[in-house]
Amino acid sequence: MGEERMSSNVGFRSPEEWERLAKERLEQGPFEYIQSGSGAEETLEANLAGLRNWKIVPRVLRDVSTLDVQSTIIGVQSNLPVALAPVGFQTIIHPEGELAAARAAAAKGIPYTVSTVSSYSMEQIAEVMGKGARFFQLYWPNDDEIALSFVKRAEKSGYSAILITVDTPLLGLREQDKQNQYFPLKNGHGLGNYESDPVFRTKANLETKEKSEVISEVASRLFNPTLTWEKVRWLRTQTKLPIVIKGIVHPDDARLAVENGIDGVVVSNHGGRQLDGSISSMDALEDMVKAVKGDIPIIFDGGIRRGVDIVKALALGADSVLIGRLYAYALIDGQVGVEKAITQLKDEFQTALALTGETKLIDLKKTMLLKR
Ligand SMILES: Cc1cc2nc3c(=O)[nH]c(=O)nc-3n(C[C@H](O)[C@H](O)[C@H](O)COP(=O)(O)O)c2cc1C
Ligand SMILES: O=C(O)C(=O)c1ccccc1
Repeated sequence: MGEERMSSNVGFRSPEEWERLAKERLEQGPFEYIQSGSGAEETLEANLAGLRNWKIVPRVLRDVSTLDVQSTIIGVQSNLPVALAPVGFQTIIHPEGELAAARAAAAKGIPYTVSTVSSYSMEQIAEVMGKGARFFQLYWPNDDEIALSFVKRAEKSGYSAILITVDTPLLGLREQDKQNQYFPLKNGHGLGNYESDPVFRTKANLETKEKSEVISEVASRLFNPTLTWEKVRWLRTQTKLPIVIKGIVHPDDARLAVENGIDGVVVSNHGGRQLDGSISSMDALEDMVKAVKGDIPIIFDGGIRRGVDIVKALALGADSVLIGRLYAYALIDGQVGVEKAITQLKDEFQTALALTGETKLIDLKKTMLLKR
């Protein structure tokens, strides 16, 4: 680790520096779209504070010379207990968008999650990833045939799991975006999966439509406020892929996920972008762990910025984490930027693990944390 560490200091950028650079290089609309949360941004801030308020009580003299951070995330191998979260519209950050971020994930050996509103199609992204592990995130449209079409395409193009995002029956109110009058879909981003979908194309009569009409057709189908567990159970019968529910913080919902045959949960409040005033991810994690630990994998997201945050989330019982904004900002430098951010996070995580006095992920326990 020593030599690699010295050389990787060239061009070092902290998470705050990536954010600062993104702010400098992007227009206000796109930058604030990424950065902001909903409402008064209490939950956005709470995610960071929730992590900050847990402190590690490290142990010493335990031979931490050899570390093992290899992980399995929903059945796929990963070089870290980390996957890239679904982040829509990545061409607002860099012209290569999802292609660049997905290549970086594949090169670094961690899974990439393709958003329903990716600017490139899931097939295009799969192609650049080769054997790289990938998940598909489903925003269940208000049309089940389109939903099923997305899932079948994901099966065919080598995706290993479907993450259904359930905290978005409708979009949270983001004040910055309203002030900026900015919404990426309106500018033609995030159409990759819809424009290429045969079922949607037929239903929306796409051959005869202008871009602005295509955008309206997508916008009118994108979210589905009628969704219930019944539909999830139906999808369970339609695919052999593991199904993960993303965006729950209530232990009763975690139990329902298990009872409905779901293969994993993502404890998440959408990075503070949906219900402002909802519990921070880290505060939710404890009870979620009590509810389903050992039954199904628990993935955590919200506020992960440094390696030590991963140590805390795993110690509290998460099996792995997703990162969102951390890599989204680094995408201003394309594939190279995202690779750099992942390398840095790995270095930080290994350092934090060793300095905590541990060498293996399974040894991270709640007893090494104190809430302050
Ligand atoms: C710009 C942006 C776009 C996002 N798009 C999606 C999306 O398309 N689907 C989804 O399930 N979550 C989406 N999310 C939420 C992330 O998957 C993740 O839950 C969140 O970013 C985690 O918090 P963090 O940014 O603090 O790491 C988005 C988040 C951001 C910041
Ligand atoms: O910005 C988001 O968080 C997000 O997930 C989304 C997805 C589709 C349309 C608008 C926002």
